[in-house]
Amino acid sequence: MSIAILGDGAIASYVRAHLGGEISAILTRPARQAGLQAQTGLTCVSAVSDLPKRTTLLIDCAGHAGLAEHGPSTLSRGIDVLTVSIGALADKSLAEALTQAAAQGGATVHLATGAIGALDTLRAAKVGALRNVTYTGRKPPAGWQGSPAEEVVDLANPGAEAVTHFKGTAREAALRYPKNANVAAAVALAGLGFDATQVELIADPNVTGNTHEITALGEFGQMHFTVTGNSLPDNPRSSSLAAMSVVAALRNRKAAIRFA
Ligand SMILES: NC(=O)C1=CN([C@@H]2O[C@H](COP(=O)(O)OP(=O)(O)OC[C@H]3O[C@@H](n4cnc5c(N)ncnc54)[C@H](OP(=O)(O)O)[C@@H]3O)[C@@H](O)[C@H]2O)C=CC1
Ligand SMILES: O=C([O-])CC(=O)C(=O)O
Repeated sequence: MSIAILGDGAIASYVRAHLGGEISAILTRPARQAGLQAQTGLTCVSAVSDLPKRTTLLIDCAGHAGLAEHGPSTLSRGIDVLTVSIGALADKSLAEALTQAAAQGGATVHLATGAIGALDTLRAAKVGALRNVTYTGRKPPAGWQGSPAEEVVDLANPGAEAVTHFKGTAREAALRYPKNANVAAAVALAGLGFDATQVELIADPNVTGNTHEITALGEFGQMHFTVTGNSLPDNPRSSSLAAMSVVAALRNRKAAIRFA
């Protein structure tokens, strides 16, 4: 299996550092290709068609725009995609394009569990009647920089109180907060779907970590899950667990005995 990675930001850097020699190529923007190749010694390309011929997996750590730009052409070439950009699937036309390209190439889109957990519980609970799923995301103000939270909260001078800056469905959250609500999308896809999953997003000056909370109720019983993640040093928006989940997914793919 030869692996390429899309993106060179906080998550991609962590993944490369922890997968050592397993990554053989980087898909990046044309302007960054030469510099990144000199810096990393890896094959750096800016088009899927230029990836090494033996590539079987592309790890997408580039966000929604990166997945939209490169996902369909990767899949139609028969290359699997492992993505953290799960919220991009809230865009129905992109989800359809990825589905068609995957069918054409005989490839699969694998969703990394990302910065949240308990998705296995939701997926199993969905087999029985699942009645109610809510997700609440709470980050320090700096974790919402560059998002629509800026229209509601002065993130540089947030005051003392936590502020809810979004309430709505997982689809709206994923589309409006492409860098912050991928976990909401993951909860939706594991459980009740984008339009029936309720989401609340909060900027809270009293917390230091990124807290993701799920409540669910159904025939299975009830669930309450919380994780407070440390952000990556290079990006206060992104939890280190998101990058760790990519490394874990790769390890799982290679294991003889693994979680389904
Ligand atoms: N599932 C989950 O739980 C989580 C998912 N995420 C998702 O992961 C994404 C990446 O996070 P993070 O690494 O922290 O973000 P960064 O901003 O640190 O890195 C993003 C990287 O992707 C590159 N990139 C963006 N668009 C393209 C493109 N079209 N082609 C090639 N490269 C591209 C950027 O390049 P450049 O600098 O040139 O723009 C940059 O190298 C987030 O935007 C978010 O959508 C994040 C956290 C958790
Ligand atoms: O990393 C996190 O804590 C969550 C995040 O940004 C996302 O879901 O996009």
